[in-house]
Amino acid sequence: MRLLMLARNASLYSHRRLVEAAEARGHEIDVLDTLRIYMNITSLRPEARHNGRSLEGYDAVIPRIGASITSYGTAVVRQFEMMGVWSVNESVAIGRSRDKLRSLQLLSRAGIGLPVTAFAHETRMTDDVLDIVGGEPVVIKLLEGTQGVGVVLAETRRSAKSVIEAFRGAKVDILVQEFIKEAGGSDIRMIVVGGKVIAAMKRQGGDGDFRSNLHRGGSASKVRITPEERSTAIRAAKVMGLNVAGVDILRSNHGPVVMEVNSSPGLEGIEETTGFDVADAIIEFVEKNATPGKTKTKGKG
Ligand SMILES: Nc1ncnc2c1ncn2[C@@H]1O[C@H](COP(=O)(O)OP(=O)(O)OP(=O)(O)O)[C@@H](O)[C@H]1O
Ligand SMILES: [Mg+2]
Ligand SMILES: [Mg+2]
Repeated sequence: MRLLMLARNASLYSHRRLVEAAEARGHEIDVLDTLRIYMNITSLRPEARHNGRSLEGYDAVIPRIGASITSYGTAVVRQFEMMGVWSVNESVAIGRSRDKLRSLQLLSRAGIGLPVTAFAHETRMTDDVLDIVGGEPVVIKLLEGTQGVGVVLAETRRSAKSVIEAFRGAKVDILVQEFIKEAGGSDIRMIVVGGKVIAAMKRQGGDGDFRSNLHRGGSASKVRITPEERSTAIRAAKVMGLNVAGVDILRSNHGPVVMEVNSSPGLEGIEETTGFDVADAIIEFVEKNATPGKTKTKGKG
């Protein structure tokens, strides 16, 4: 097959591994910088171009769209969908998963376990917002934070209020969440491919940090997941409409709760920790499922 990976940086571990896996399976794969692709959206014959050349003849697209280019990146994926090219994750699903509020609403609607969460645009009713989630301690998150930056634990009402006010002063919406203390500063990342959990790891925050992000000095280890955790991850990926997803959960007293669902999960930590060839599983899924025009939304989203 002829595959196209959309990625800003071809030399990242995850991207190198996907190229290796595709080539090992006998496919041709190009990696193009998403931002260097431009599109003709005026004609009835949609076209995507790169360096003066029309991007035709691909059997599948593998989007690896970074959070900072979600809007342009999903437009590029949508263009390929309009051209009838199958994408491992569709533009609508990627967009959905990037919006934290939308994701949480969709997951809650499907009855999936979540930390009790409130969100607000302004600070007038902060006491009520804090009461909704059961009062302190609470976790306060910036909606557009990544890698643990903009995730704060507030132990008292006074500190919760000052964090919320500071965030508001910066003109950003905030999300307030019940603190899952019993998770003990760890979370579980499960990789779902085609409706199956293929790998899982436990991440533990470094040095008493309640945040388990590996970028913040956390460490990872193998973990056995429960059937309930497995089905939670599978259902979460399905609700988001993602064929490939990294689902993060916390082990709470009331069962697994989903924190987020990522559409371009990193492969380095999970492959190193589990020894499982995640890249190969993704390419195998592409191989079995890429069919021209077989996209759910056909670029209509
Ligand atoms: N409600 C909570 N209770 C306990 N720990 C939490 C809670 N929310 C987040 N954490 C911890 O903080 C870490 C970072 O939070 P989260 O994943 O929501 O933000 P982020 O990592 O900055 O976002 P992204 O993963 O999109 O980059 C989590 O991995 C988890 O360990
Ligand atoms: Mg996270
Ligand atoms: Mg995320």
